[in-house]
Amino acid sequence: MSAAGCDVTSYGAVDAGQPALCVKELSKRREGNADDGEYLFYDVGFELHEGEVLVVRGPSGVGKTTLLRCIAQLTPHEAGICVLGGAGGPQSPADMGVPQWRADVMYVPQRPAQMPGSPLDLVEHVNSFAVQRARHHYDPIEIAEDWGVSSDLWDKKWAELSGGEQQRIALAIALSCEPRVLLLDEPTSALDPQTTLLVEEVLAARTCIWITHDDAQEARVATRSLTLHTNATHDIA
Ligand SMILES: Nc1ncnc2c1ncn2[C@@H]1O[C@H](COP(=O)(O)OP(=O)(O)OP(=O)(O)O)[C@@H](O)[C@H]1O
Repeated sequence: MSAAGCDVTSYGAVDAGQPALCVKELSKRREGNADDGEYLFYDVGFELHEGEVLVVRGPSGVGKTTLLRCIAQLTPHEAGICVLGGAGGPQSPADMGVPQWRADVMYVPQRPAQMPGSPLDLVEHVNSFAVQRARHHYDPIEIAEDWGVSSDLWDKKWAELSGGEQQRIALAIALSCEPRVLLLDEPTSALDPQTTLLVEEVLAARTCIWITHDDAQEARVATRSLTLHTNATHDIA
């Protein structure tokens, strides 16, 4: 089933307003495999409540990024549904439309793609989307300044910024859009330990799914953990 084909009525366990995000029976085959091909992950399911941080662990190549991209509706999956809770009742990507879903459940890549232009160009581009025009935005420059990023960097080309500057700026832009759930792909991998703690302080108050390879970071931020294994099984604790 494609993400757009998720049937919210089949997910009877979701109560209006709670939990923030439900993922049920999400399955994805390895790229290029036919329908009977090997699974990357199978039957992944969890509920994420407001303010929870679900840390995703697992060896390189096991499918962590792909899982987040499936939840964000950036990569199609074979089966399963994702549903957001809220005052208006549970809503699937099909109910709210994929652009709105991606604004509410925002994937932040480990490194921003090498885009032409500057971070300010990206802010302008994001703000031009119809779904973003209707939302309240915080100032991403202020958010990043708290993490030691000078405002002078925002009109430089992405390619002229260090990995850590790119990472903090991309995170600040995502946070400024106030998504309901953040999908974070190793968000501090390019940062020094002190800056990592500053970023964790801000992010850990959010509803997040957070990929990390760092045991100490998991201990600091996780309220729950999902471990993917190479045989497509998983544990959730
Ligand atoms: N759209 C896709 N569909 C199916 N498989 C994919 C897709 N994109 C990537 N893959 C494959 O899925 C596997 C897992 O990749 P992924 O990037 O999700 O792993 P990861 O656990 O995040 O790895 P790392 O820790 O190294 O970042 C890789 O073999 C990759 O080639």
